[in-house]
Amino acid sequence: MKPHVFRKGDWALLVEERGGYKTVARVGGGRIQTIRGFIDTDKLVGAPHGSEITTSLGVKFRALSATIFDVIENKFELRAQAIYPKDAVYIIKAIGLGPGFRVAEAGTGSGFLTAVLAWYVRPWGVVYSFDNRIEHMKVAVRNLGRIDLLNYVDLQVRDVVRTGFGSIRVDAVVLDMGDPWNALDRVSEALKPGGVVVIFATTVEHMAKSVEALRKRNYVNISIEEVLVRRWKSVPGELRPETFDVTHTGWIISARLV
Ligand SMILES: C[S@@+](CC[C@H](N)C(=O)[O-])C[C@H]1O[C@@H](n2cnc3c(N)ncnc32)[C@H](O)[C@@H]1O
Repeated sequence: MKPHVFRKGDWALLVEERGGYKTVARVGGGRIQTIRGFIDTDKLVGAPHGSEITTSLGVKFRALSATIFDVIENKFELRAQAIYPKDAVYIIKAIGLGPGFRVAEAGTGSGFLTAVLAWYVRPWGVVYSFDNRIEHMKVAVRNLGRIDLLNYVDLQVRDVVRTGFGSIRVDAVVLDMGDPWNALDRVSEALKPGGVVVIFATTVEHMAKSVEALRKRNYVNISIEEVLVRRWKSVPGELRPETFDVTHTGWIISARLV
């Protein structure tokens, strides 16, 4: 079980008691500025989770232990288009991912999906993550370091279409890259028999090309799914869907190698 008090370096989710404002901050990182005044995060070191903390303008906040998704959504640097949490968690379901799994992905991008995969394969598993652009990989290294997940990932700068995934044998491969259909022969070399491939496609054209490429190879149980999430306001008297929301992200195509 996690300790119930904040230690220096922990991430805290700071939620305004009355009002909808929230932010994420490192505990023990000194004063941070919010739209409600300054918060001294040093005061949280040793404080129980759920403690009240007051800003320089007298606004009360509750300090909660931040989840991995709070940190990813609020504190990760974004370089390439990232996978949204709703899709990331559905990819976990499509693989049936859990502790001890060995999984590969291309491309790494800013490491948003890498972080979620690494979180779920801990403490014994590993995520082999490949990107052909060093500048993206550098951002991913910084992001994964922010949440102490570097021990569960093996990051490699590599073009998976040209040079494949190396000599790994994995339970699953996730492709979130421009031309996933061109990487499928390489995926087949890296996957264990019965392993899962997941392709994230953002346009109908890419989705169709990916499914066609799977059908031409030894893949069965092909499924195409889309995750639609509608956020609602939680304000009493205003319980209704949010006016503005993300409408389209992409399709999650999954299949098993035989
Ligand atoms: C949309 S981003 C991936 C975002 C990532 N899934 C995330 O959640 O942050 C696509 C990435 O694929 C990489 N990429 C494209 N073609 C590649 C290839 N042939 N081999 C390896 N990486 C590739 C790009 O450099 C880019 O960083």
